Formats: sequence, C-alpha cells, structure tokens
Amino acid sequence: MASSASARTYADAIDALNSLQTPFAVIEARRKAGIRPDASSVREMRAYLARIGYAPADLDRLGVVHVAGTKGKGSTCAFVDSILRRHGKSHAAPRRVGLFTSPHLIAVRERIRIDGAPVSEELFARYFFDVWDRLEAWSPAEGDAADAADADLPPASKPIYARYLTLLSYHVFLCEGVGAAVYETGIGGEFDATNIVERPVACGISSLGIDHVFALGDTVDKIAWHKAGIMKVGSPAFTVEQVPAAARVLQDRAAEKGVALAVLDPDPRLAGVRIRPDAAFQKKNATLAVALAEAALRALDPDFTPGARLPRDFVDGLEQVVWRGRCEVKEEDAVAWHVDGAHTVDSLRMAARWFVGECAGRPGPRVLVFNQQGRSEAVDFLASLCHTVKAADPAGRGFQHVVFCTNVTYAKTGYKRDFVNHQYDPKDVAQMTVQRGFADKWAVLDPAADVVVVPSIEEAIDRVRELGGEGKVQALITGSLHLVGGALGILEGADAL
Ligand SMILES: Nc1ncnc2c1ncn2[C@@H]1O[C@H](COP(=O)(O)OP(=O)(O)OP(=O)(O)O)[C@@H](O)[C@H]1O
Ligand SMILES: [Mg+2]
Ligand SMILES: [Mg+2]
Repeated sequence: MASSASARTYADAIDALNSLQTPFAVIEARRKAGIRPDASSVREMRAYLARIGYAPADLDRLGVVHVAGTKGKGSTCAFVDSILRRHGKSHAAPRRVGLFTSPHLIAVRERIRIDGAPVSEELFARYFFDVWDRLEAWSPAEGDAADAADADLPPASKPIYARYLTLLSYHVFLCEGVGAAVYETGIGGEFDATNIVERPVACGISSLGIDHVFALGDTVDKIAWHKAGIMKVGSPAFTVEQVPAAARVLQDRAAEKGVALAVLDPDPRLAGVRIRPDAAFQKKNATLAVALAEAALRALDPDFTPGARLPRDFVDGLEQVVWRGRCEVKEEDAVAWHVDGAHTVDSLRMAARWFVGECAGRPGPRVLVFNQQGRSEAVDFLASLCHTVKAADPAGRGFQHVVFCTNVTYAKTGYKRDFVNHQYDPKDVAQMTVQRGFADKWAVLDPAADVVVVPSIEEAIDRVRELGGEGKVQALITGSLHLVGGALGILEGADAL
C-alpha cells in the first residue's frame, strides 16, 4: 500500500493523493442535491491542522500573502513571489519564499515551490507521508486543541485532494523555514482551504468574473462575496478595478469586516517596466502584485519603505517572472505553438486577442487545439473564441483547422500519474462525448474550418505537426490548464516546470 514504510516514493505519494479525489459519482450526487461548500470546510481544515501538530497562530510565521480572484490569481502570485525573492536576496528578509498555486501543469509538486523551484520529488514524498502518518496516528486525547476533535472527522480520516495539498504546503513551508509565503486560493475564498490563515501580511483580490458557478453562484456579486472572504481585520487589502456589481460587494464586505480595501488604478510606476504580455489585464495583475509585495515587505523587512519609483528588485521581479502555460510561445521549425491555459469566457477572449496579435504578419495556417473537460458551459466558450479571433484579425481570418482532444496525455499509456482525474465521467472521456459536442458546435460556427476529434493530447500535437502548408503553422492550444500542461510536457519532455 502506498502508505507503507517500504515504498515511499513520489509516485506513491501521488497515488495516495489521487485516492483523495472526490469520485465523479459523489460529485454528481452532491450537485443534484445542491450541496455547496460551506463553513464546515474551514472548520475541517483547522481540525486537520491541529491533528498534524500546528495551531493557526503557527501560520503567522509564514508571512502569508493571500490572493483570490476569478482570473489573474496565479499570475499575480507569481509576480509577488518573483519580487519578494529578488528583494530577499539583497536584503535582510524574506529569507526563503514559498509559493502555493493551483492547478499544476505537469507535476503536482509544482504547486508547492520554494525560492522559485518546485519542491523536489524526495522532499515532497517525505513531507507528504509525514502528514499522512500524523493523520493516521491521531486519536482523541486529553489536552487536545479543541479544533482537533471535529466530530465529523473520525480518527485517520484525510482531507480531500486540494485540502490535503494545502495542509501539506503549511507543513513544508514551516519545516523549511519559509519567511514569506504567497498563497493562491483554490476555489472562492470564504470557504477555501487556504482561508485558515488568520493574520496574512496582505490580501489581494484579482479580476472577478464568472467561473465555478456551481460552488460559488451564477452572478458576479455572489462570486465576489466568496472572494471577499479572504480579507482579514488588520491585514492590508487590495483589489483592482472591477465590474460595478463586484466592486459593490467587495466594499460592503470590507466595511462589515472593518477592513480598508484599496482599489488600485494602474500603477504609474510601471511605465517603462516591460510586463509580458503587454496587455491591460497583465498591468492590473502587476499593479496588484506591487501593492501586495510592498505591504508584505513593510511587515517583514523593517528597513523597507515604498518609494516614488519602483526599486530594481521590483522591476526585475516583474520583468523576469516565469509563469508557464500562460501566453507562452514555443517555436519549432514547422509550428509556432501559442499556449495559454485560459478556461473562462473572459480569459479566452484575452487569449484569442493575444494569439492574433502574435500571428500578425505570419501567413501560415491557423490551428486551434482545444479542450475543456469539466465545465458544462464550455461549449459556449467556442462562439466567443471563434468570433474574437476573426474580429481581432484585420483580414477577418479564423482558424483553418480545429482539433478537439481529451486531456489524456499519451495515445498509448494514457494519463501521466499526476493527471489522473477521478472527477470526470470515464465514459465521457472514452467516448469523447464532450469533444464531439464541441466539433458539432464548431461546424456550425465556422463551416469552412476543418474540424477533427482525437483521443489524446499527443495525437492532437501529432496532427498539427502533420499539417503542412504555406508558412509556419500557427497553433493556439487553450481551454484548459490540464491540456496546456500535458502539451508542454510532450513538447519539452519535461517532468515538471
Ligand atoms: N486579470 C485578468 N483578467 C482576465 N484574464 C486574465 C487576467 N489575468 C490572467 N488572465 C488570463 O487567464 C489565464 C490564467 O491566468 P492565471 O493563471 O493568472 O489565472 P488564475 O486566476 O490563477 O486561474 P485558474 O487558477 O482558474 O487557472 C491567463 O493565461 C490569461 O489568459
Ligand atoms: Mg479558477
Ligand atoms: Mg491558478
């Protein structure tokens, strides 16, 4: 068994972790019964934290920067991490910087980074089984922290996948002496597993829009309510310009909590800083990141004071950030791969415009590789993608070829272990139900396009490489971070990014 002392490799850890995924049938049943996340998830996280030997106050040592939002969370977190690491190298603090993000592109361990690098397989496995063993060994005893004895959690129980990783990240960062930890929320904020940190050094809410409708609600004000749940009394809070309905809810929630929420206009100090891509949304993310990094450093480095110009560390941090799978171009001899993990209507529109901009002056055939397995509304993404690409192109050109595939990585061996996903209906994946639906829809949207459905990411890539034609093929891979991660793994033969 994966938890036995004799076999405790990274692969064992991932197998054990995958056993904590909520199976498709359970997700479906909950959906039908209308069961949504509630306060019990945070209570549960506190119990597990106590069972592995920590009090919530221990997390204050991590100097947490907490970020929620519909889009731009990960990018903002990556900017903050990059700035703090550079600052820490030339100043007294922070000594080591942790970054917790989701989802992963190629390997689960990418979600927990220290000083920019994913934790090694060895460290991941060791800490993973520390947590596992502590949870297995826990039994009610006198003198327990009150949190530990949650009646709904029998001894030896474990949190579900995303919560386990969050718990693990705290253990890793505390053991490794991390002095600043940047945390991306998983889903929402109020009831998210990351929301047990009581005294973050700064909180940020990035652009709000529609996603995770089942868990969070179907309007932007309901969604904003959840995201606003990360704000804490005594912690500086920041956001960027939002649609009015979202802005109102954020301000109301801030007022209720007694938090002064700063709404940031694009930071004028970013003029001349080469932010990539050079797009308004990324300037918003960078603006938020600068404010968060400044607030964090005020708390962590007694010598730091923000100035009228951005320090060199900030500029370098912003310009040299690495955040893979977002607006990324990989050139091969015959194909330019444009890779972006957008998976909401708004972000797909950004991705489409970015792609057309990158293709300017390149006459080669344009190809779309797309998948989105989990979101039932994904079929509606296609119309916006199709129209945006045509509208953004001066000649009104769309995609000549469209390839829909599943998120299965390889044609022969199936999923890489880090991508095993029990949350989808296996029948749908095998029969490519979702992808066939996409193909039917595209045939209506753009009858001139050549549309195919293939069973794996590898076959999708092969298909694109076979397309010859005049000029280099311009391919856009988008719709899902799992798709994008699988594709990057194949294109680079990498284990982790
Ligand atoms: N502020 C923004 N507004 C709209 N779209 C954005 C914004 N920031 C990034 N995007 C788009 O969303 C994609 C994902 O960005 P990022 O990883 O930062 O988001 P995220 O909030 O972490 O999303 P998720 O965790 O749901 O994948 C980017 O590739 C880009 O196309
Ligand atoms: Mg998301
Ligand atoms: Mg993310």
